[in-house]
Amino acid sequence: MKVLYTSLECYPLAKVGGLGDVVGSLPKYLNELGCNTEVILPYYDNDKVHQLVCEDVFSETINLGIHHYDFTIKKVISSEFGFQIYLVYQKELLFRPNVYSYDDDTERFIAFQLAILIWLRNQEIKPDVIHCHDHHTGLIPFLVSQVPAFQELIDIPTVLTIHNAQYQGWFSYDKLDYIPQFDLHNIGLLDWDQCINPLATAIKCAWRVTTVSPSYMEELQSQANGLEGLLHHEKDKCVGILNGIDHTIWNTETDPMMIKNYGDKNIVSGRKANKKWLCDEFGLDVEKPLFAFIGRLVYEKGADLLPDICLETLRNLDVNILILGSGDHQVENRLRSVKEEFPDSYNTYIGYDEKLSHIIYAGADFLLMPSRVEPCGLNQMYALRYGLIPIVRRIGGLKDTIIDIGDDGFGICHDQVNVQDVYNSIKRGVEFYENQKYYREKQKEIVKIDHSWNNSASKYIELYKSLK
Ligand SMILES: Nc1ncnc2c1ncn2[C@@H]1O[C@H](COP(=O)(O)OP(=O)(O)O[C@H]2O[C@H](CO)[C@@H](O)[C@H](O)[C@H]2O)[C@@H](O)[C@H]1O
Repeated sequence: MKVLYTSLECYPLAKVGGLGDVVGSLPKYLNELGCNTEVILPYYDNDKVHQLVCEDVFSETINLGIHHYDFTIKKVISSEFGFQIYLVYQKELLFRPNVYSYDDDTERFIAFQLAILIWLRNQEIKPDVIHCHDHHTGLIPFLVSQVPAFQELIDIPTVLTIHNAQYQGWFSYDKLDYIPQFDLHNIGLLDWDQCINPLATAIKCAWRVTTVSPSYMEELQSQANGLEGLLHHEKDKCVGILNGIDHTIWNTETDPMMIKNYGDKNIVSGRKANKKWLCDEFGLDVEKPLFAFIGRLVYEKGADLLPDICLETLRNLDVNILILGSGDHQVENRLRSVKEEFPDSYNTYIGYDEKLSHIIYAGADFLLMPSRVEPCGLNQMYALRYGLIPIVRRIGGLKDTIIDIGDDGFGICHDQVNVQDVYNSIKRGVEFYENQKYYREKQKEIVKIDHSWNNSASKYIELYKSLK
């Protein structure tokens, strides 16, 4: 069986968040189980992509209304990723340093999708399944099923995975002419609330829809940024499959990004060395428990509350806090300003730094995840694997993966997202940490929990097989 993943992100070539991690790892595990999975993403203007050796395998032109854009499909010549990667090189729209947040994202995403389908239409051996990730490739299920120009592809089953239903890719009908000709009687498939909504379109047109945890699938029925009714209507083709993590990359014994590697036997000294580096680098006190946050500084992650959570905590408890993230500029500035009041126990790195994130997982004592919405969350799984205790809000995938220490589990959970509840959880964390024997026992327990893709990859294969 041959499956093609269409995605804007794929670690290590392009990663903004968890989507990159999933698309960069699940295909590896699927291939090991005999499901030939390939990934196609844009050819970005970044160092990782520039270093690749590629072969041009196809060239054509995309029409977006009155505009014409030449593109080339490049096949990556390398086996280091564990799966075959193809890249769409399109100079004007896709060859950019960043993945998102350009004014012409709509044009970019449509061009990417059209290029993929034009290429597939011309391929002799077609995939058995096209698996689309998030709204950026959400028009593919519509294009394949409704556009006569792609009728050679009409029998290929399409799957959509919703990594985050907050973002839907809405655009106005002014841009309808970017979509190749189709029967206008079916225009309703593109529509949601008088806009073209690629996520809604994919939910309507894909053969199957998955989300990245079972709890998130349930939550979407009542909270899906306007798509609740649609998801409820389509619930029979929807399923929640918990994400996994890549145990080959997230491996404390071999991770090249850490300061000191460690295994079961030297976990305490190994983690101490990573913590010491963090504390030296960020001017913190290595003797105090270190609470960290890693992630996009957006409302869904509860990032707007972080400055007040930090202030409340640092005014009352003897701890360190370290924040790694970027996003909302107002939140970034407020987080920077916390340092003025607490220069010796608080610091922040505003930006994206993959290596630093690995050292934080390897050296901090607790990881904060006060998410308002968390479709799955990978950070808590990385935390468990590396031996730091997650403090999470019970929502989505966090609810599916973390059990509170009070219920004989290994994490700290709270039900609401507000400063007081998160502060109370941090306080519980401090008490937990003070009992070093118990803390170390739990640490040894959590690093053994297996959240690798081994558990979920076979569920995807079952799903693909059911589409035949
Ligand atoms: N500033 C920074 N520097 C370095 N690394 C950083 C970073 N900010 C984030 N990261 C890394 O990016 C990843 C974020 O993963 P999440 O699952 O939390 O994210 P996200 O919300 O992007 O993904 C969405 O998709 C994923 C995958 O399906 C779901 O798990 C999730 O719930 C959903 O919101 C982690 O690997 C984290 O370490």
